[in-house]
Amino acid sequence: MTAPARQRRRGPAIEGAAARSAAQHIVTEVCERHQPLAGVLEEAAHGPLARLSDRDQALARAIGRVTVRRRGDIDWCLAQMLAKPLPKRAAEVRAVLRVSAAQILFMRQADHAAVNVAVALLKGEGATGGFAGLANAVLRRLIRERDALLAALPVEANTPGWLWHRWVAHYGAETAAAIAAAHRAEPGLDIAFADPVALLPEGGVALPTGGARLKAGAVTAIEGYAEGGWWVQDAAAQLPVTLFGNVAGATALDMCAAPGGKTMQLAARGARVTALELDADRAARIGENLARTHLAEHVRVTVGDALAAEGTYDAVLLDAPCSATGTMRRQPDVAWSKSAADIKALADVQRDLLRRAARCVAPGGTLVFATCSMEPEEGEAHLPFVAEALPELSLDPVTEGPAASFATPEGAMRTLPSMTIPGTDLAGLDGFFAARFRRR
Ligand SMILES: C[S@@+](CC[C@H](N)C(=O)[O-])C[C@H]1O[C@@H](n2cnc3c(N)ncnc32)[C@H](O)[C@@H]1O
Repeated sequence: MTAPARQRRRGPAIEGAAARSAAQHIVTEVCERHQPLAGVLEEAAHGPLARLSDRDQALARAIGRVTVRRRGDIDWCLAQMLAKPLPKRAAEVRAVLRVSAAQILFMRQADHAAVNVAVALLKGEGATGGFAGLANAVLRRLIRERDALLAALPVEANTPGWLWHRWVAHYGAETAAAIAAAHRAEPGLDIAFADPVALLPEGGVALPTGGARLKAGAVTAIEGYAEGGWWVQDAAAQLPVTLFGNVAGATALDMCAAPGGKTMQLAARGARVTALELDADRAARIGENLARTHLAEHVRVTVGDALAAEGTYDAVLLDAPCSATGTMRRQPDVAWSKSAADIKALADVQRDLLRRAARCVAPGGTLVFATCSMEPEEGEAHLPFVAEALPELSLDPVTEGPAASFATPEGAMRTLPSMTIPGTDLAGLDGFFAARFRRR
């Protein structure tokens, strides 16, 4: 990843320019070059962000995250200001406008700094200079008309049309609107504990899964992280493992294991776990996480293809690769990087993995299938497939434990970002599907 071009050519002269320029770089990588936000932020820490003060780094990250989170809303507002869309090749101009609009519309800070930096970034050498006047006019109008624009913002503006129409068809217009609204908010920080009787960190709220929700912040600075007392895991992602019930002493296969959140849950509950992962780099992350949480002695990490998984186990977890549309609160770029064709292809892979998973469950053992997707093809639609193609498995309806609050009429579990966590006033959790099967 290279440093932002403009920043290389001239040093920043306006206060906050370096942070805003770094944010523009993050947004270009994600929105124009289709790189995942989490990876771009990680790489930028060793690139454009490394040259900034801590304060500017935090500002650049915040602007980058807000811009990606509100990309659809920003583009809708900008479209009201532009007589015609920017040419496709004007990637740098688009990134500058999006980053500046994010600050003006959603961060309510230093409006004029946002405009001045945008104009300075576009002006001068290079092909973007001709757009500086346009940017100046558009952004100043955005400041003037901000309140009216935000009041008129359609609920679906922040969701790509194809996803919006799917959610309306499957969940109804009201729930689709609530999901879209939940995606606009920055999520809290959910954690799971290595020690089941761990104390709640200060300011945390207990989750029904045994984990906790904290205020979002720098993870590594929160008490107990360095000691390996907990790991970050969304409240919904903590539910599938609870479907196994008591796994103390059981053999468990986690077929698609990285980065290891559910492997750690199984190990912390006393299972002897084989953690299988196709991607060697991601498998290494499981090892790091297990070492930090002192759970490594309960787990054998193996790099390999789950489609060729061998052996039989008391508990098999298939947390399958999926479109991840349920994680859009945490990974807002997912909305724009996936297509309907991806969902179809992933659902096919999930069925192949289910076939293999069924072979790995010992007679009387349990298979839990899960996806962090809101798309029915990657969840509910697998139930009739299993009933027909895998008669050795019988659905074991979700009736007890923390997942029971999210039970579906068919006996599976479904969470959505628009839901509230029962027993708490905590709003929002990832969209997850899970189903439990017993092997005859
Ligand atoms: C949804 S993520 C798993 C998350 C993990 N269970 C956790 O809780 O941290 C899916 C994982 O499956 C891996 N994967 C994809 N295809 C696979 C395959 N054929 N065999 C094994 N792992 C696979 C991906 O690399 C990815 O790490």
